[in-house]
Amino acid sequence: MSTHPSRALVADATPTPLKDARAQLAEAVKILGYDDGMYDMLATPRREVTVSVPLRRDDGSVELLVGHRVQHNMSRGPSKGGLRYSPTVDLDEVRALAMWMTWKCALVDIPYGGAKGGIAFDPREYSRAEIQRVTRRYTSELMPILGPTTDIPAPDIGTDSQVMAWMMDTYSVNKGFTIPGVVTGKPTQLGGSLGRASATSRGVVLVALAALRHRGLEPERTTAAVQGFGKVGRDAALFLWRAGVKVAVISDQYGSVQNSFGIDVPALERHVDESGSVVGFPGADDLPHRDDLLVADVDLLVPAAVEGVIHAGNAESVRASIVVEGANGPTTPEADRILEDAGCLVVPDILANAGGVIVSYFEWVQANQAYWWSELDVEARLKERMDHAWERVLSTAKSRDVSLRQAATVLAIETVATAHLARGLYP
Ligand SMILES: NC(=O)C1=CN([C@@H]2O[C@H](COP(=O)(O)OP(=O)(O)OC[C@H]3O[C@@H](n4cnc5c(N)ncnc54)[C@H](OP(=O)(O)O)[C@@H]3O)[C@@H](O)[C@H]2O)C=CC1
Ligand SMILES: O=C(O)CCC(=O)C(=O)O
Repeated sequence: MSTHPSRALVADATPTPLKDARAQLAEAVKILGYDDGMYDMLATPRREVTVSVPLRRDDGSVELLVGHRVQHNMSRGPSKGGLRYSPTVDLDEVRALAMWMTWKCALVDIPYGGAKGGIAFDPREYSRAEIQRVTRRYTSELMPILGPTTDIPAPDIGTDSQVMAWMMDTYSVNKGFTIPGVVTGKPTQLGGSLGRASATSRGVVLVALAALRHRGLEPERTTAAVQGFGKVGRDAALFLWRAGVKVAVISDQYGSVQNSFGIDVPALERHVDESGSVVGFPGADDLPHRDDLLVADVDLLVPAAVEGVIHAGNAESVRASIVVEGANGPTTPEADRILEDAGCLVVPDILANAGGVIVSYFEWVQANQAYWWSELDVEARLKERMDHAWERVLSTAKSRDVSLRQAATVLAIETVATAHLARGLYP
């Protein structure tokens, strides 16, 4: 038995996003009958860059931040994936997120590999000017590996369209001309796509409604809990509310609020815009503990915050019969098994939250052609791809008698492996 480091990680029991990602890969490689060499190749990023990001703070002091960019795979096209600003960022987390990007792009058949980036700091503790300086320095450090045909960042936790605008500007100024295709999720004035800001949430809710139909549940008779009220969770809650679902529990980093008759989501949005948190919303009760949301008595649970929140220690207490993963990696492999045994349908991240990268792809296509689509066009094309991906994963799960996650991962990995074989990289 080879002692390749990627396999040693799977053997160690403490969950981390990278171990979870590699365990999912190992399971899919086994189902597909691929050998250890293929596993090692797919478990290992093609390129990783760690950079120092010195920051002059507004008070004149200097602080040294650390950033990463991991390009997991480029067999099907340029690597693609978000940029995260969060204190939890480390190289292993970025590696896991980059691998999931490869599978996601392959599953929904967009011509990209996977990448992810991150800087370990909490942007809420820094001024806008400081965040701009961090972003520009990070982009300058990564100039040699970024580009519209090589690696294309987008927003993730703690970043937004403004951060993308600074990245695009820094990259373009260095190259000497404007290159909108180097990032996606930009402001529309700079070539961002209509519909990108809400695309991930729109995709999450399209598959959530498909999953409800699959289980014979009508939206108007369904209750939901949404974890996270950021770029993904907020619009996911809003679109569920618009579809008639009673969104009974919503959380952010500071706590959870509950109203069993259904939260008025637009009113909660106004409260968050004024106060900065869902906590203290007059139209709901604050729950004693933030993570009570995960075990709330609802039909549908949408984790849309961070990794590893549904784990071996709480999965048995999850009462939802459908989990739709808005976040990347919210469910550990142990929790997956517990939920499956309990009859809970888990719609995996690489399918459920693919709407964001699908519309990023549309944005890149529009930027490259310098021709802009209407919002209706973007939404119709997004729906077509999400519906198709859902049907394909569902029918593969049935024909192979596996979970939706296994089906999605198998389909994605087969697509990536086939690309490698066709290129002759792995004869
Ligand atoms: N943005 C995108 O297009 C895509 C994002 N994703 C994934 O979706 C997830 C969310 O990303 P995004 O919405 O962009 O990030 P944001 O930074 O916009 O929002 C994150 C949200 O999660 C909340 N949060 C953080 N930790 C917890 C916790 N432990 N419990 C409850 N809430 C928590 C934050 O609270 P607070 O508001 O208090 O800070 C915030 O509301 C990530 O896993 C990301 O990788 C996946 C595909 C695309
Ligand atoms: O839009 C993109 O390119 C990537 C979004 C992202 O980071 C993700 O899907 O996890």
